[in-house]
Amino acid sequence: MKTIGILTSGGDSPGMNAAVRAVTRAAINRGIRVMGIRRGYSGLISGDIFEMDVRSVSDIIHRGGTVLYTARSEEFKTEEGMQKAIQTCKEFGIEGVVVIGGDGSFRGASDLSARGIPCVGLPGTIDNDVGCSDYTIGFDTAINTVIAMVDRLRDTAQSHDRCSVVEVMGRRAGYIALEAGIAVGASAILVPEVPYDIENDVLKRMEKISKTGKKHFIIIVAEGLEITDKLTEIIAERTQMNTRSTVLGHVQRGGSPTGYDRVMASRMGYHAVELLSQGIGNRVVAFKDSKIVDFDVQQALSMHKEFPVELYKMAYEISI
Ligand SMILES: Nc1ncnc2c1ncn2[C@@H]1O[C@H](COP(=O)(O)OP(=O)(O)OP(=O)(O)O)[C@@H](O)[C@H]1O
Ligand SMILES: O=P(O)(O)OC[C@H]1O[C@](O)(CO)[C@@H](O)[C@@H]1O
Ligand SMILES: [Mg+2]
Repeated sequence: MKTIGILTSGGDSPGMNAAVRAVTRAAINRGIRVMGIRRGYSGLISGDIFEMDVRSVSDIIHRGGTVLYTARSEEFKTEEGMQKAIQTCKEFGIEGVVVIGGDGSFRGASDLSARGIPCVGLPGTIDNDVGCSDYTIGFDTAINTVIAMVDRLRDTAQSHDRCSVVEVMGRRAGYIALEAGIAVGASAILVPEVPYDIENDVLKRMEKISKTGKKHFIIIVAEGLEITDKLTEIIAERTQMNTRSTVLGHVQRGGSPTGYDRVMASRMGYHAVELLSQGIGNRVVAFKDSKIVDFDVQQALSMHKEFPVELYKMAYEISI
Protein backbone atom coordinates (compact mmCIF):
# COMPACT_ATOMS: atom_id res chain seq x y z
CA MET A 1 0.00 0.00 0.00
CA LYS A 2 1.51 3.33 -1.06
CA THR A 3 -1.05 5.81 0.28
CA ILE A 4 -3.53 5.63 3.14
CA GLY A 5 -6.12 8.07 4.45
CA ILE A 6 -7.04 8.79 8.04
CA LEU A 7 -10.26 10.25 9.43
CA THR A 8 -12.08 10.74 12.73
CA SER A 9 -15.84 10.23 12.76
CA GLY A 10 -18.82 10.45 15.17
CA GLY A 11 -18.36 12.14 18.55
CA ASP A 12 -14.81 13.31 19.24
CA SER A 13 -12.93 11.78 22.16
CA PRO A 14 -9.72 12.66 24.01
CA GLY A 15 -6.88 10.56 22.60
CA MET A 16 -8.04 10.70 18.98
CA ASN A 17 -5.13 13.04 18.25
CA ALA A 18 -2.65 10.62 19.80
CA ALA A 19 -4.04 7.93 17.48
CA VAL A 20 -3.79 10.23 14.43
CA ARG A 21 -0.16 10.95 15.36
CA ALA A 22 0.72 7.26 15.76
CA VAL A 23 -0.92 6.26 12.46
CA THR A 24 0.76 9.11 10.56
CA ARG A 25 4.24 8.48 11.87
CA ALA A 26 4.11 4.66 11.73
CA ALA A 27 2.91 4.83 8.12
CA ILE A 28 5.49 7.41 7.00
CA ASN A 29 8.21 5.32 8.66
CA ARG A 30 7.16 2.44 6.42
CA GLY A 31 7.29 4.61 3.30
CA ILE A 32 3.50 5.00 3.10
CA ARG A 33 2.02 8.43 2.29
CA VAL A 34 -0.70 9.67 4.63
CA MET A 35 -3.69 11.77 3.61
CA GLY A 36 -5.58 13.57 6.37
CA ILE A 37 -9.32 13.58 5.68
CA ARG A 38 -11.22 16.40 7.43
CA ARG A 39 -14.65 15.98 9.06
CA GLY A 40 -14.99 12.23 8.78
CA TYR A 41 -16.89 10.72 5.88
CA SER A 42 -18.11 14.20 4.82
CA GLY A 43 -14.52 15.11 3.91
CA LEU A 44 -14.12 11.85 2.05
CA ILE A 45 -17.17 12.74 -0.05
CA SER A 46 -16.18 16.37 -0.69
CA GLY A 47 -12.43 15.77 -1.06
CA ASP A 48 -11.40 17.90 1.93
CA ILE A 49 -8.05 16.14 2.10
CA PHE A 50 -4.41 17.16 2.64
CA GLU A 51 -1.13 15.30 2.70
CA MET A 52 0.40 14.89 6.15
CA ASP A 53 4.07 14.68 7.10
CA VAL A 54 5.74 13.76 10.37
CA ARG A 55 5.51 17.40 11.55
CA SER A 56 1.78 17.69 10.75
CA VAL A 57 1.15 15.76 13.95
CA SER A 58 3.63 17.60 16.21
CA ASP A 59 2.30 18.96 19.50
CA ILE A 60 -1.06 17.20 19.33
CA ILE A 61 -0.54 14.18 21.61
CA HIS A 62 -1.72 16.21 24.63
CA ARG A 63 -4.69 17.89 22.94
CA GLY A 64 -8.33 16.87 23.31
CA GLY A 65 -10.74 16.94 20.37
CA THR A 66 -9.46 16.01 16.94
CA VAL A 67 -7.24 18.10 14.68
CA LEU A 68 -8.88 16.36 11.72
CA TYR A 69 -12.32 17.60 12.89
CA THR A 70 -15.20 15.17 12.98
CA ALA A 71 -18.73 14.93 11.61
CA ARG A 72 -21.76 12.74 11.20
CA SER A 73 -22.61 12.29 7.51
CA GLU A 74 -26.06 11.11 6.44
CA GLU A 75 -24.99 11.30 2.80
CA PHE A 76 -22.33 8.66 3.36
CA LYS A 77 -25.02 6.16 4.33
CA THR A 78 -26.47 6.35 0.80
CA GLU A 79 -25.04 4.42 -2.17
CA GLU A 80 -24.54 7.72 -4.01
CA GLY A 81 -22.51 9.16 -1.13
CA MET A 82 -20.49 5.99 -0.85
CA GLN A 83 -19.67 6.08 -4.58
CA LYS A 84 -18.55 9.72 -4.28
CA ALA A 85 -16.24 8.69 -1.42
CA ILE A 86 -14.76 5.90 -3.53
CA GLN A 87 -14.23 8.32 -6.39
CA THR A 88 -12.37 10.69 -4.00
CA CYS A 89 -10.14 7.83 -2.84
CA LYS A 90 -9.24 7.13 -6.49
CA GLU A 91 -8.47 10.81 -7.15
CA PHE A 92 -6.12 11.04 -4.17
CA GLY A 93 -4.64 7.56 -4.66
CA ILE A 94 -5.98 6.45 -1.26
CA GLU A 95 -5.76 2.65 -1.10
CA GLY A 96 -6.79 2.13 2.52
CA VAL A 97 -8.35 4.19 5.33
CA VAL A 98 -7.94 4.27 9.11
CA VAL A 99 -11.30 5.22 10.66
CA ILE A 100 -11.28 6.39 14.27
CA GLY A 101 -14.80 6.42 15.73
CA GLY A 102 -17.58 4.32 17.22
CA ASP A 103 -19.81 1.52 15.97
CA GLY A 104 -21.59 3.73 13.41
CA SER A 105 -18.26 4.70 11.88
CA PHE A 106 -17.29 1.02 11.69
CA ARG A 107 -20.46 0.27 9.68
CA GLY A 108 -19.27 2.88 7.20
CA ALA A 109 -15.78 1.31 7.21
CA SER A 110 -17.30 -2.08 6.47
CA ASP A 111 -19.29 -0.67 3.53
CA LEU A 112 -16.16 0.96 2.10
CA SER A 113 -14.10 -2.21 2.55
CA ALA A 114 -16.79 -4.19 0.72
CA ARG A 115 -16.41 -1.76 -2.21
CA GLY A 116 -12.65 -2.27 -2.51
CA ILE A 117 -11.16 0.29 -0.10
CA PRO A 118 -9.77 -1.69 2.85
CA CYS A 119 -10.44 0.10 6.15
CA VAL A 120 -9.22 -0.44 9.69
CA GLY A 121 -11.33 0.95 12.56
CA LEU A 122 -10.01 2.19 15.89
CA PRO A 123 -12.52 2.44 18.77
CA GLY A 124 -12.65 6.15 19.65
CA THR A 125 -15.55 7.18 21.85
CA ILE A 126 -15.92 8.23 25.49
CA ASP A 127 -18.88 5.82 25.89
CA ASN A 128 -16.87 2.56 25.92
CA ASP A 129 -19.84 1.05 24.06
CA VAL A 130 -17.93 -0.90 21.40
CA GLY A 131 -18.79 -4.59 21.88
CA CYS A 132 -15.51 -6.07 20.66
CA SER A 133 -13.23 -3.99 22.90
CA ASP A 134 -12.87 -3.80 26.67
CA TYR A 135 -11.81 -0.17 26.27
CA THR A 136 -12.31 2.71 23.84
CA ILE A 137 -10.02 5.69 23.29
CA GLY A 138 -11.25 8.60 25.44
CA PHE A 139 -13.09 6.58 28.07
CA ASP A 140 -10.36 6.95 30.68
CA THR A 141 -10.17 10.73 30.27
CA ALA A 142 -13.97 11.04 30.42
CA ILE A 143 -14.13 9.10 33.69
CA ASN A 144 -11.43 11.31 35.18
CA THR A 145 -13.29 14.43 34.05
CA VAL A 146 -16.48 13.18 35.70
CA ILE A 147 -14.54 12.43 38.89
CA ALA A 148 -13.05 15.94 38.96
CA MET A 149 -16.49 17.52 38.46
CA VAL A 150 -18.27 15.35 41.02
CA ASP A 151 -15.53 15.99 43.60
CA ARG A 152 -16.48 19.68 43.29
CA LEU A 153 -20.18 18.90 43.55
CA ARG A 154 -19.47 16.88 46.67
CA ASP A 155 -17.86 19.92 48.36
CA THR A 156 -21.02 21.97 47.97
CA ALA A 157 -23.43 19.06 48.62
CA GLN A 158 -21.58 18.29 51.85
CA SER A 159 -21.60 21.95 52.96
CA HIS A 160 -25.39 22.19 52.50
CA ASP A 161 -26.38 18.65 53.55
CA ARG A 162 -27.78 18.17 50.06
CA CYS A 163 -28.37 15.36 47.64
CA SER A 164 -26.63 15.84 44.30
CA VAL A 165 -28.02 13.92 41.34
CA VAL A 166 -25.48 13.84 38.52
CA GLU A 167 -26.28 12.80 34.95
CA VAL A 168 -23.34 11.49 32.96
CA MET A 169 -22.96 10.68 29.25
CA GLY A 170 -22.68 7.26 27.66
CA ARG A 171 -25.46 7.27 25.08
CA ARG A 172 -27.34 4.00 25.77
CA ALA A 173 -24.49 2.54 27.85
CA GLY A 174 -23.69 2.84 31.55
CA TYR A 175 -19.91 2.36 31.58
CA ILE A 176 -19.06 5.97 32.40
CA ALA A 177 -21.70 5.99 35.15
CA LEU A 178 -20.46 2.74 36.66
CA GLU A 179 -16.73 3.47 36.75
CA ALA A 180 -17.05 7.13 37.70
CA GLY A 181 -19.73 6.19 40.25
CA ILE A 182 -17.37 3.74 41.94
CA ALA A 183 -14.53 6.26 41.89
CA VAL A 184 -16.57 9.03 43.54
CA GLY A 185 -18.21 6.66 46.03
CA ALA A 186 -21.73 7.43 44.81
CA SER A 187 -24.53 6.22 47.10
CA ALA A 188 -26.45 4.93 44.07
CA ILE A 189 -25.56 4.34 40.42
CA LEU A 190 -28.34 3.88 37.87
CA VAL A 191 -27.49 2.44 34.44
CA PRO A 192 -29.51 1.04 31.52
CA GLU A 193 -27.86 -2.39 31.76
CA VAL A 194 -29.01 -3.26 35.29
CA PRO A 195 -32.69 -3.28 36.28
CA TYR A 196 -33.37 -0.94 39.19
CA ASP A 197 -36.15 0.02 41.50
CA ILE A 198 -36.11 3.62 42.75
CA GLU A 199 -37.95 2.70 45.94
CA ASN A 200 -35.39 0.13 47.12
CA ASP A 201 -32.21 1.04 45.26
CA VAL A 202 -32.37 4.77 45.94
CA LEU A 203 -34.95 5.92 48.51
CA LYS A 204 -34.81 3.10 51.11
CA ARG A 205 -31.06 2.97 50.65
CA MET A 206 -30.70 6.69 51.37
CA GLU A 207 -32.92 6.31 54.40
CA LYS A 208 -30.81 3.45 55.74
CA ILE A 209 -27.52 5.26 55.10
CA SER A 210 -28.90 8.44 56.75
CA LYS A 211 -29.39 6.47 59.96
CA THR A 212 -25.61 5.91 60.15
CA GLY A 213 -25.09 9.67 60.16
CA LYS A 214 -24.57 10.48 56.47
CA LYS A 215 -26.08 13.84 55.54
CA HIS A 216 -25.19 14.35 51.89
CA PHE A 217 -25.52 12.07 48.89
CA ILE A 218 -24.17 11.69 45.39
CA ILE A 219 -26.40 9.76 42.95
CA ILE A 220 -25.00 9.02 39.49
CA VAL A 221 -27.43 8.48 36.61
CA ALA A 222 -26.57 7.40 33.06
CA GLU A 223 -28.11 9.72 30.44
CA GLY A 224 -29.55 6.74 28.54
CA LEU A 225 -32.17 6.23 31.27
CA GLU A 226 -33.65 9.71 30.73
CA ILE A 227 -34.86 9.90 34.34
CA THR A 228 -32.71 12.63 35.87
CA ASP A 229 -35.40 15.30 36.38
CA LYS A 230 -38.03 12.86 37.56
CA LEU A 231 -35.61 11.13 39.93
CA THR A 232 -34.51 14.47 41.40
CA GLU A 233 -38.17 15.38 42.06
CA ILE A 234 -38.92 12.03 43.67
CA ILE A 235 -35.86 12.21 45.95
CA ALA A 236 -36.68 15.77 47.03
CA GLU A 237 -40.33 14.91 47.72
CA ARG A 238 -39.80 11.61 49.50
CA THR A 239 -36.65 12.34 51.54
CA GLN A 240 -37.41 16.03 52.13
CA MET A 241 -33.74 16.63 51.35
CA ASN A 242 -32.58 19.68 49.52
CA THR A 243 -31.82 18.06 46.15
CA ARG A 244 -30.10 19.46 43.07
CA SER A 245 -29.39 17.91 39.71
CA THR A 246 -26.45 18.55 37.40
CA VAL A 247 -26.15 17.39 33.81
CA LEU A 248 -22.41 17.28 33.13
CA GLY A 249 -22.87 17.32 29.35
CA HIS A 250 -20.14 17.95 26.80
CA VAL A 251 -17.38 18.84 29.28
CA GLN A 252 -17.02 15.07 29.46
CA ARG A 253 -15.85 14.95 25.84
CA GLY A 254 -13.07 17.51 26.14
CA GLY A 255 -9.77 17.98 27.89
CA SER A 256 -6.22 16.75 27.62
CA PRO A 257 -6.15 12.93 27.34
CA THR A 258 -4.86 10.94 30.31
CA GLY A 259 -1.61 9.01 30.03
CA TYR A 260 -3.61 5.79 29.64
CA ASP A 261 -5.62 7.14 26.71
CA ARG A 262 -2.47 8.49 25.02
CA VAL A 263 -0.60 5.20 25.33
CA MET A 264 -3.56 3.06 24.23
CA ALA A 265 -4.33 5.36 21.29
CA SER A 266 -0.68 5.14 20.21
CA ARG A 267 -0.68 1.35 20.46
CA MET A 268 -3.93 1.00 18.55
CA GLY A 269 -2.85 3.44 15.84
CA TYR A 270 0.42 1.58 15.40
CA HIS A 271 -1.45 -1.74 15.13
CA ALA A 272 -3.76 -0.31 12.45
CA VAL A 273 -0.75 0.59 10.28
CA GLU A 274 0.78 -2.85 10.79
CA LEU A 275 -2.44 -4.30 9.33
CA LEU A 276 -2.86 -1.89 6.42
CA SER A 277 0.82 -2.07 5.45
CA GLN A 278 0.29 -5.81 4.91
CA GLY A 279 -2.78 -5.06 2.79
CA ILE A 280 -5.13 -6.30 5.55
CA GLY A 281 -8.39 -4.34 5.82
CA ASN A 282 -11.98 -4.72 7.01
CA ARG A 283 -10.70 -5.02 10.60
CA VAL A 284 -11.41 -3.28 13.89
CA VAL A 285 -8.56 -2.91 16.41
CA ALA A 286 -9.60 -3.79 19.96
CA PHE A 287 -8.26 -4.20 23.48
CA LYS A 288 -9.29 -7.62 24.71
CA ASP A 289 -8.01 -9.47 27.78
CA SER A 290 -5.20 -6.91 28.13
CA LYS A 291 -3.97 -7.39 24.55
CA ILE A 292 -4.23 -5.30 21.37
CA VAL A 293 -5.99 -7.52 18.83
CA ASP A 294 -8.16 -7.09 15.72
CA PHE A 295 -11.44 -8.50 14.48
CA ASP A 296 -13.29 -8.71 11.17
CA VAL A 297 -15.59 -5.63 11.11
CA GLN A 298 -18.82 -7.64 10.79
CA GLN A 299 -17.76 -9.92 13.63
CA ALA A 300 -16.78 -6.87 15.70
CA LEU A 301 -20.18 -5.26 15.10
CA SER A 302 -22.01 -8.41 16.22
CA MET A 303 -19.98 -8.82 19.41
CA HIS A 304 -21.59 -8.03 22.72
CA LYS A 305 -19.70 -7.15 25.85
CA GLU A 306 -21.07 -8.25 29.22
CA PHE A 307 -21.74 -5.36 31.56
CA PRO A 308 -19.62 -5.93 34.70
CA VAL A 309 -22.53 -6.55 37.07
CA GLU A 310 -20.12 -7.75 39.78
CA LEU A 311 -18.58 -4.25 39.89
CA TYR A 312 -22.07 -2.78 40.15
CA LYS A 313 -22.88 -5.04 43.12
CA MET A 314 -19.56 -4.20 44.74
CA ALA A 315 -20.32 -0.48 44.45
CA TYR A 316 -23.63 -0.99 46.26
CA GLU A 317 -21.97 -2.94 49.07
CA ILE A 318 -19.18 -0.49 49.78
CA SER A 319 -20.94 2.85 49.25
CA ILE A 320 -22.88 2.89 52.47
N1 LIG B 1 -25.02 1.88 8.66
C1 LIG B 1 -24.12 2.76 8.21
N2 LIG B 1 -23.65 2.67 6.96
C2 LIG B 1 -22.72 3.53 6.51
N3 LIG B 1 -22.23 4.56 7.24
C3 LIG B 1 -22.67 4.69 8.48
C4 LIG B 1 -23.63 3.81 9.05
N4 LIG B 1 -23.86 4.19 10.33
C5 LIG B 1 -23.09 5.28 10.53
N5 LIG B 1 -22.35 5.56 9.44
C6 LIG B 1 -21.44 6.71 9.27
O1 LIG B 1 -20.65 6.89 10.44
C7 LIG B 1 -20.90 8.19 10.99
C8 LIG B 1 -20.75 8.17 12.48
O2 LIG B 1 -21.69 7.27 13.06
P1 LIG B 1 -22.38 7.60 14.48
O3 LIG B 1 -22.99 8.94 14.43
O4 LIG B 1 -23.26 6.43 14.80
O5 LIG B 1 -21.18 7.72 15.50
P2 LIG B 1 -20.17 6.64 16.08
O6 LIG B 1 -19.09 6.37 15.10
O7 LIG B 1 -20.94 5.43 16.54
O8 LIG B 1 -19.50 7.43 17.29
P3 LIG B 1 -20.18 7.96 18.66
O9 LIG B 1 -21.34 7.04 18.95
O10 LIG B 1 -19.11 7.90 19.64
O11 LIG B 1 -20.60 9.36 18.37
C9 LIG B 1 -22.31 8.52 10.47
O12 LIG B 1 -22.56 9.89 10.45
C10 LIG B 1 -22.26 7.98 9.06
O13 LIG B 1 -21.56 8.83 8.19
O1 LIG C 1 -22.34 15.65 20.51
P1 LIG C 1 -23.76 15.22 20.43
O2 LIG C 1 -24.23 15.06 19.05
O3 LIG C 1 -24.64 16.07 21.30
O4 LIG C 1 -23.82 13.73 20.99
C1 LIG C 1 -23.83 13.43 22.34
C2 LIG C 1 -23.55 11.96 22.47
O5 LIG C 1 -22.23 11.70 22.02
C3 LIG C 1 -21.49 11.11 23.06
O6 LIG C 1 -20.84 12.16 23.78
C4 LIG C 1 -20.42 10.20 22.49
O7 LIG C 1 -21.01 9.16 21.77
C5 LIG C 1 -22.55 10.43 23.94
O8 LIG C 1 -22.08 10.18 25.24
C6 LIG C 1 -23.66 11.44 23.88
O9 LIG C 1 -24.90 10.82 24.08
MG1 LIG D 1 -21.90 5.07 18.43
